[in-house]
Amino acid sequence: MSSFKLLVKGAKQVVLVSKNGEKFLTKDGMQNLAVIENGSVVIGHDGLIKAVGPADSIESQFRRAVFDKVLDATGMCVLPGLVDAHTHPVWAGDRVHEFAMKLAGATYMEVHEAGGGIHFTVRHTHAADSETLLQGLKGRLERMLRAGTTLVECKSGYGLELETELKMLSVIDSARKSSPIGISSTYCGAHAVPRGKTMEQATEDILAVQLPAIQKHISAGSLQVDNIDVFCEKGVFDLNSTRRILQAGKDMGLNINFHGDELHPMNSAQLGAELGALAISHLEEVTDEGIAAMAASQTSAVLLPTTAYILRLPCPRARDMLDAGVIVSLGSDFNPNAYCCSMPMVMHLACVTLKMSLSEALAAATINAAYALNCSHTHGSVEPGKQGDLLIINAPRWEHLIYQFGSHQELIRSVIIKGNIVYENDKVLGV
Ligand SMILES: N=CN[C@@H](CCC(=O)O)C(=O)O
Ligand SMILES: [Zn+2]
Repeated sequence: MSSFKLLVKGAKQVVLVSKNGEKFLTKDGMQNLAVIENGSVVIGHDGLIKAVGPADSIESQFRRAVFDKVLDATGMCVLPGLVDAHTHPVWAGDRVHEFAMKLAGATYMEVHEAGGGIHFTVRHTHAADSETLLQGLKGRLERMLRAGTTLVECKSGYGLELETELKMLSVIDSARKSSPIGISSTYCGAHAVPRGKTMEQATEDILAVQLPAIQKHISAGSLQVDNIDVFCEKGVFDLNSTRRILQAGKDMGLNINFHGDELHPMNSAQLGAELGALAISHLEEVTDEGIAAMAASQTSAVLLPTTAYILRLPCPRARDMLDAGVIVSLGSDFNPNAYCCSMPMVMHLACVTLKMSLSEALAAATINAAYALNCSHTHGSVEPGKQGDLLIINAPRWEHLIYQFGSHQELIRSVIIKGNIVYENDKVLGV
């Protein structure tokens, strides 16, 4: 008799997102998500989805099977686990005082240039030991999990020198091994120019010291790093330094996934397209040429509606990007500047402030965000062969997850990763 880990049966809706193995969706596909009314999902002992379909056909197909666990989802909806394509979750100290300064009119770069912002967090992260950073990270990952995130990108970037960058990357690795949530790890040593150094000196340090040391750890199997990031911005890293650092990371086998065109048009999008970047984040100031280049190179635009909202920036032009065929994805940008762990809230903001539709926002926070992390072959949709990461929400239509702003805690009944229930009815299990 065949046996399986989990059967989720009789859901009012199962939102597959995509059903033909698509690695990403662009505008038309994002507007027409695959949804099964009255559906069931089967997950195997290997944590992979074995079947998804109408409840009656799954029932007859698996009549003789045994399941370790059966969840009755009558009246509820099943969605893929959410994917958060951009976060900075490893740090000590908070910046609540800066929030007040910014509300009073200070800009992000004014705070940064006065030694606050990223520099404030660098000082506190440098002083913190690994255990403190790990406990902080695990608490934030748990919050993300409770809000439905099952795969998250985590950046370093509050070290800006080798020792602290390695400390952060090791903390991310420890969390990957000890938390159920999936993690894509990003080296972001070029997040700011350290105090007392020029951009040129910082670039040389990254190229000659930091990247070679990280490469050694990766080769020795003592560290897993997936992506390379640079903050390409006026007063931070210019286009030439960005190019050199990203190319060096790519040569090491890392995926290019960087901050570009946020506060000033930098031609970051064109550079990313030329280098074969998988993703570029922010893009509030991207040009039409940049949008066209990203569409042609299948570089995902990771939009971060919380940042534009908190910093009162112009919104990234999501509609223009979608119309041009760009692969639009979403991230929370969780960091001490933008303190939001909730992808349901990010999707809501994407709909209201970026003018995306509900289905576009869900595709951007699932299959496309997984693509931005090079994980869309395993994550981002409910399809046989993919990892069994699901959300079950207590609502008769999936759109409630976005519509009920700030209510995800009440709506999310279960979060499932690899077929294991890791959060249920207000309780985190096994984090
Ligand atoms: N813009 C650069 N980096 C982050 C902010 C990091 C920080 O302020 O600590 C961002 O994506 O918003
Ligand atoms: Zn960021």
